[in-house]
Amino acid sequence: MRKMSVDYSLYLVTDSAETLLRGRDLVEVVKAAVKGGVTIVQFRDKTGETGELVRVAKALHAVTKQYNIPLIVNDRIDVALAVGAEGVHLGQDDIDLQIARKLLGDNAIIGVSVSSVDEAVRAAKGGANYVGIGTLFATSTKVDTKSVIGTAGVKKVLGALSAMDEKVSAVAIGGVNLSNVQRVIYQSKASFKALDGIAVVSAIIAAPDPTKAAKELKGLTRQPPAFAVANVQNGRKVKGYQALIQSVPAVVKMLGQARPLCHNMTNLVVQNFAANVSLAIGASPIMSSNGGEAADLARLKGSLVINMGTVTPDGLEAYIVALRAYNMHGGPVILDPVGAGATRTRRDAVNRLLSEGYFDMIKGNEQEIKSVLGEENLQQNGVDSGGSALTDNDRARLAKKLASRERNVVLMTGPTDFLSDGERTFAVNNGHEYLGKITGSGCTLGTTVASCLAIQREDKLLAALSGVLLFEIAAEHAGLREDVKGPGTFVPAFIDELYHITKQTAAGNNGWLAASKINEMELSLEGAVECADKSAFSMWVPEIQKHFKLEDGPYEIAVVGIESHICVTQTTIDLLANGHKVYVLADGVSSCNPQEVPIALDRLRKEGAVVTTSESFLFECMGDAGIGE
Ligand SMILES: Nc1ncnc2c1ncn2[C@@H]1O[C@H](COP(=O)(O)OP(=O)(O)OP(=O)(O)O)[C@@H](O)[C@H]1O
Ligand SMILES: Cc1ncsc1CCO
Repeated sequence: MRKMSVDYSLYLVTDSAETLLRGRDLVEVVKAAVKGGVTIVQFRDKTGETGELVRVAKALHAVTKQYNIPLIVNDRIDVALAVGAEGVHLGQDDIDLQIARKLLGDNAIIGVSVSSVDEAVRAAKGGANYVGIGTLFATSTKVDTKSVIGTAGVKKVLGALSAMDEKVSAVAIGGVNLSNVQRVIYQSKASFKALDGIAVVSAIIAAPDPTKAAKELKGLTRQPPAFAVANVQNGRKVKGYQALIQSVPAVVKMLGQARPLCHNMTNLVVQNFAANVSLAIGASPIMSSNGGEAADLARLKGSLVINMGTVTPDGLEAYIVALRAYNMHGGPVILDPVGAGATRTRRDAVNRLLSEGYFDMIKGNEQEIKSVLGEENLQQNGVDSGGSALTDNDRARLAKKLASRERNVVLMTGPTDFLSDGERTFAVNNGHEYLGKITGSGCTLGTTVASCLAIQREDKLLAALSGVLLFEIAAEHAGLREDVKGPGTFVPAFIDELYHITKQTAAGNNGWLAASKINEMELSLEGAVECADKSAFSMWVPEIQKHFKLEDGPYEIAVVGIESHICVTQTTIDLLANGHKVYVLADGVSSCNPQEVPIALDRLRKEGAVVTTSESFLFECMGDAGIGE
């Protein structure tokens, strides 16, 4: 086989099903698709006779050779060899990778289907050139839900691959089409590795015009989705809440000036309350659960709240229509997964919504956020927040975990609220206990932050923080009023105070913000505070392992200590073997016998650790002289 450089960006997988081809010739369809920009073709036919497979593969190869792109044959090494194809693609149950390599040689492109971190790591170690990660979404042809891993699953696999020495390319497969391709690329991205391409079947093979479909898909893979507005200020996210809080008055002021539309697809309980809260803060509410008018509303530059409080089957379909319309226009969408942990119907609805579109923000109480994270054995008793057995750090970590998984902002409510965009995580300690004694406080907080998101799209965490402070400090003001005797009298007073604060801010009086109680959560340092006694030389003991679960990482870990050739060496090797990236700080390790140090460092370098100095490491972490730290 001749060696070929590979562009994986638009990977076409063929399907000879008559329902997709509708009388057209597969080779002609592929030719049209390649003309439109397909960069690699996999011939996949599970049923054909060998002679027929060879005939079609030969014809397909003539097409791909003309465009100088590779032809990969699914599963059938004999067919690949017979036509001189550039490679093969193997499923988990197909022939062993090592045997395929032996038969096809070093130049062959060998790909493997994977649906988990373990499978991907095995494929990479086994010498695969690329992995096909999936199934992304359940489709009518693929309903085996066990292997449906969504963008979150793809991201996990990419994260694990990024920590490996073996260089392996990655494409994602399963239900990718024009409406979701940009989101798939955006949400799948792990910290250090993005997809090299997307694999498409029916979106091209079944398209009436495969050239046009391929061209459009290719165009979309090259531009970020409309909702991915630059999430930065002056080239970098504003770090630290002291800096962030200074921008809050401008957001609140802008609410009254811009009067953003806030489209609520919300539950039957809070319609009126949410509309009044929205008006009080200067936004313009519309309560509409009719999917048919969502496309028109999405053009009006507002935001959308999808609140599943009283979800119905028809309602769910309407949410999806609206979600897609807002995603297309880049209008911010917030998901309020009310009661997500209470019933199977609601858990399914959340999963469906997450697979159908992008949410700029997810807001829920602790049980709801846990349920969205897929925590098993969770039974929520209703829609309201219950107590929590977790520490603040654990709760902040939940918000951060979901935000980094979805690449959005998460607001987790309760007596203390936690906000995270996956990088910055804050706890807000404002509010009033009466908010926990009235219905719809979480729902109307959702409407408030959605209104802020409509006018502050660049830094979504700032929008969330602005909404939370406005809402909760207004509640504190209301709670202090003499005319407020309990939850009943609290509600109208609360609406009044939202109105007053918004008016004061418009007039330049920001004194109310002095009441804000915010803590920045330094979660990344958490692993360092565990003190574990050990007799093992390696520090990779259960007390430490629990902080570095591969599914939450992989982590970048700096190792320092004594002795370099014993504990440091064994710890580093264990961390590497468990998929993490390790920095060994040469000026932070020592041995009683100094001659040991260079030998140990040399070995660790060869094992795959980055051996560097503390100064180099710290400056690399910060990356920019503009950072205060
Ligand atoms: N005890 C409390 N003290 C201060 N603030 C509170 C308290 N309980 C709730 N809140 C505030 O109320 C708002 C809603 O949070 P909560 O977790 O009660 O929502 P929820 O249970 O989803 O509400 P609902 O389902 O009724 O809409 C948040 O801003 C939160 O900070
Ligand atoms: C009480 C209630 N039931 C469904 S939605 C809702 C409003 C608070 O979430």
